[in-house]
Order: sequence, then structure tokens, then C-alpha cells
Amino acid sequence: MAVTGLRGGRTLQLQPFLHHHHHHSLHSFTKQQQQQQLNVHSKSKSKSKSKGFTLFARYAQQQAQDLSSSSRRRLQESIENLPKLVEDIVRTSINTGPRGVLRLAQGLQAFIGVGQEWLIDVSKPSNSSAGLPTEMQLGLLSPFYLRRLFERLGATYIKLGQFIASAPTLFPPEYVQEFQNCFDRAPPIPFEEIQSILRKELGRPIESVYEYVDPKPLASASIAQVHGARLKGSREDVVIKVLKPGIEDILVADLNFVYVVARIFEFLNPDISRTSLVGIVKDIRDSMLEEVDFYKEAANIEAFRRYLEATGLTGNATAPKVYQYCSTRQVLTMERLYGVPLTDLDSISSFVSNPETSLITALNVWFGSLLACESFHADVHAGNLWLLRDGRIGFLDFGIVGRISPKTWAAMEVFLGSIAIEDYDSMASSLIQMGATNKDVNAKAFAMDLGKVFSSIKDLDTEIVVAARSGTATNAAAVSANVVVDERQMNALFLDVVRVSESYGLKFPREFALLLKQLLYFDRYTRLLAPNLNMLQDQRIYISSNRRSRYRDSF
Ligand SMILES: Nc1ncnc2c1ncn2[C@@H]1O[C@H](COP(=O)(O)OP(=O)(O)OP(=O)(O)O)[C@@H](O)[C@H]1O
Repeated sequence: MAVTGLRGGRTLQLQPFLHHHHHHSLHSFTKQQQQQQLNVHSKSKSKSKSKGFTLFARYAQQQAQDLSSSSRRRLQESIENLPKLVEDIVRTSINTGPRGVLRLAQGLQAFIGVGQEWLIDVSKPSNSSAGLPTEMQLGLLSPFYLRRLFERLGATYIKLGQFIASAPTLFPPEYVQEFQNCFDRAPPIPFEEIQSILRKELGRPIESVYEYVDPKPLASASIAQVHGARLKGSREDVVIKVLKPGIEDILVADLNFVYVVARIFEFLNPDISRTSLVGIVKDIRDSMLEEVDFYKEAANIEAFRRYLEATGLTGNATAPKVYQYCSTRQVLTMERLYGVPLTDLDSISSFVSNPETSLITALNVWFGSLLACESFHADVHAGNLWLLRDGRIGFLDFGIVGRISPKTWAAMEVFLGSIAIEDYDSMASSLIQMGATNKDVNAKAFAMDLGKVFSSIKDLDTEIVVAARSGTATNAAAVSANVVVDERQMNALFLDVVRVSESYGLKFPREFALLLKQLLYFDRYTRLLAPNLNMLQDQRIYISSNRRSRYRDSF
């Protein structure tokens, strides 16, 4: 997406794309950007070869050689910041404690494992004659092996991998591409271990609570494992989500490690601090630590259920009922829902006659929750948004939620409305309202730059439409392929909007990013289920606050 003249040399803060799960979009680059990224990449590679204090010494030396006053000032700043950095690192290490050592051992194990994979691949006969293919020359740092390593290292690194996949402006394209495949699948914990966790957490025999627990897990991700079960007494079908043992220790150790690396990196590259790498790491840390407390998840689910009840929407949508008496911080027992992801076109058409109606329901329920519910579901990827057998929409997995202030939402509405009618002045003013800044923003120039972003996207749009027409986009697979392309566009569009905004000194609240991310998911569902629907303009979709204020009155 060649949007030229708008880059302003700033990199953006990418919270919009932090919380990725399975579906990621790609963003294409200008040649210049790619080159920049490759440069950054090779620079950091050469740095990583030096070790420990030589690194600092070399840095200082380099700085001293360069006599320009700005770099002298920078060096001065770095030296002043050094005690703070050391203090921070020491404090973080103490906080990590022995789990750091254990984790280091596990890390080495993962490293050796992937190293062996690499060795086996390298010694394949096909590689011996013509030398190593370029993608293998980097060894374990090449995209493929690095992804494998991240997958072995587990939760934290999988999230980081998914972050890389969604941050094309910060990482080289080969990595962004490869990390699209960074899946959150983990080998299941043996059932005996699950049983002993259940016994310990519930404080009584498993048989006294459940009539039956399926030993074969429904799902096993890096943080939790889900088993189907049936309650004793009421005989209701439930699922039990069990937090994997030791996961909190691993997260704390890993995130502290990543934090220290980010701090050092930022210290060595003061320019990087503007992208607030440390801020990003802190954000990942906070959201991940929230995800390992099922009391929080249960509270989020219940808030959502209260919202549905208060607004009379229980016939249209639901979230699994939580069984408090058999739920703890590490175990969540909830009603079992039966349905299919909103992207499963074939099954959806067998459940309902008009998928469009289901989509409109999902949109209205979600938009409605933005203000009328204490929190909104901030991870509506297809695995978490189902069409249930009874025709209702099921919302699953409330591990990540966001909260939005009425003021931010009011500005957001104006922003969304302005996209629909291509009104760049009101787009600029709504963004200025949302973004915190102490500078005076030139709204006219800002609006013009936004206009440029959108017109370059529109050019591309026509190309794609033409390409799609020439093909036979009739079956589900072809439709999905087109959706992926469209999705990349949307992602690119939002990235560009954020980038342009940041070049005017605007900083957005985390909610803004979370919201945009969800809109991208909904955009995907719209393209699949109701290609002719305009999500932001359709009369049947209530984005505007009128209706929601009515909801609120009923509380
Ligand atoms: N209430 C439920 N009814 C039926 N299936 C469920 C329910 N809750 C979870 N599952 C199944 O377990 C899977 C994982 O659950 P959940 O999304 O809550 O866990 P997670 O570890 O946060 O996964 P992810 O990161 O993929 O979203 C779901 O995709 C779904 O298949």
C-alpha cells in the first residue's frame, strides 16, 4: 500500500494489534520502508554479537567519536539514565527469583530442540550440493526456526510472535509473514494432572461435583486446557477451563526477561524509545497477567450476561453461565455452548436461512455492550464468536476485555461515521479529540494527510475488485481468499491512520486500539456473511448512541 509522503519518520505504537490469536492480517510495504526495516534488523543483529559490557563500551566509544552536539547530549542523557537502568534490572531480577533459573533451563531445552531440527534440515542431502538455501543461513534466527523456537518457549513468546505477525511496521516482512503461523497450540497436560488440580482447587472429590469429565481435552492452548464435563445433580453439560500449572511463574519470569531486554534495547537505541517498546511490553504483561486469573474472566462473563438481560437481548445472544460453586482462580466451570465459528459459512447456512441477520445481531449486541456493559469483549476472533445451534450468537472467552469512556466513544462514533462518508475534517477533529496531546494540531493539514491515506487505499480497492471479478469467486474458499486481501487493506488503513495521527503528536488510549482491532474482525465477518452490507452505514445496525442511552435507562 504505497502511501507516500506521510511517513514522517515516526514509528507507531501498535497496541491495536497486540491481542492476536489465530487470524492475522498482513500489511504490505513501500520499498523504502522495507529497506528501513531490513536496516534496523541488520543493525540489531550485529549488535547482538557483542556481549555484556563491551557492548556498552563500544556504544560509548561510537557516541564519543560522533561529535555532533545532539549525540553528545544523547550520550549525556544515557549516562544519566544508566543508574536507573541498572536499578530497574536488579529490581526485576530479584522479583523474578528462582523461577528465572528454572525458566532459563527450559529455554535452553527449547533452544536445543529447535537446534536439532535445524541440524537435521541442514544435513538433508538436497542441501549439500548447492549450498544452504538463504532462509537457512541465519540458523535459528531465520524466520522459520525462530517461530518454532517461540512456539516451544510457550505462552509469552507465542503472544510476542503474534504481536510480530501484526506489526509489519516494526519487523522485517519475512518475519511478519512467517509469524502469521504462530499458533497457540500446546501439548495437552495429562489428565491425571488435570484431575489433581481439580481435586485441590475444588477441595473435594471430583465425583462429588461432576458426574463425568471427558479425559480428552476439547482444546489445549498455552495458558489453559478445556475439558467437556457434566454436572452431578442437574446433569447439565459444562466445560471446565483449567489453568495450566506453573503458568503464572513462567509468565512472570518471561515477561521480566523480555522487559529487561526491552529496557537495554531502548537504552542503546534512544530513538526506539519513541515507539515505546517498553510501553508495549508492559501492556502485554498487564493483559497476560489478567488472563491467568479466572475470577476476572468469570466477572467479565457475568457482567456481559447482566447486560444482555437488562437490554432484553437474551433471545439473540448469550455467554456461558458460570458455575461459581465449582470455579476458582484456576478453574472455570461454565455452561457448554454448541455452535460454530462465525466464519464457518457452510455450517452457518445449515443453521439459519439468512446469515446476514445473525451478523447484524452480533454487531448490535457487541456495539451495544460498548457503553451499556461495564466492559466490552475485546477478542472477537472467530473462535470466540459462535453461531449457536439455536440460532443465537454465543460470545466465548472473556479473558481480554476493554472499557471505554462515553467521551472516547462519542469521538469514536464521529470517527466511524466520517469514514463512511469520507469526511476528513471531522475524522481529523474526532481523532484529535481521542488522542492525548499537548501540542496544537494543524487540523487542516491533518485532514489532508488522512485524505491521502484513504485515496491511496481506494485505488487499490478498484484493483482488487477487478481482480476478483475476473476470477470465479463463487465457492467459500475463493470468498475467503478475497476476504484475506480485503482484511490486509483494512489493517493497512488503520495502521496508516494511526501512523499519520502519531506524526501529529497524537497518542491514543488502549481502548482505541482494542476497538479498531475488533472492527477488523467484524469487517471480516461482514465480507464473508453479508458482502453487500455496509457495517458503518446500514440502518439496521445501531452504532449511534441514541439506542444505547435507552439501554442505559433500563438499568
Ligand atoms: N462454554 C464453552 N462451550 C463450548 N466450548 C467451549 C466453551 N468454552 C471454551 N470452549 C472451547 O475451548 C476452546 C478454548 O477456550 P477459550 O477460548 O476460552 O480458551 P483460550 O485458552 O483463551 O483460547 P484462545 O486463546 O484460543 O481464545 C474454545 O475455542 C472452544 O472450542
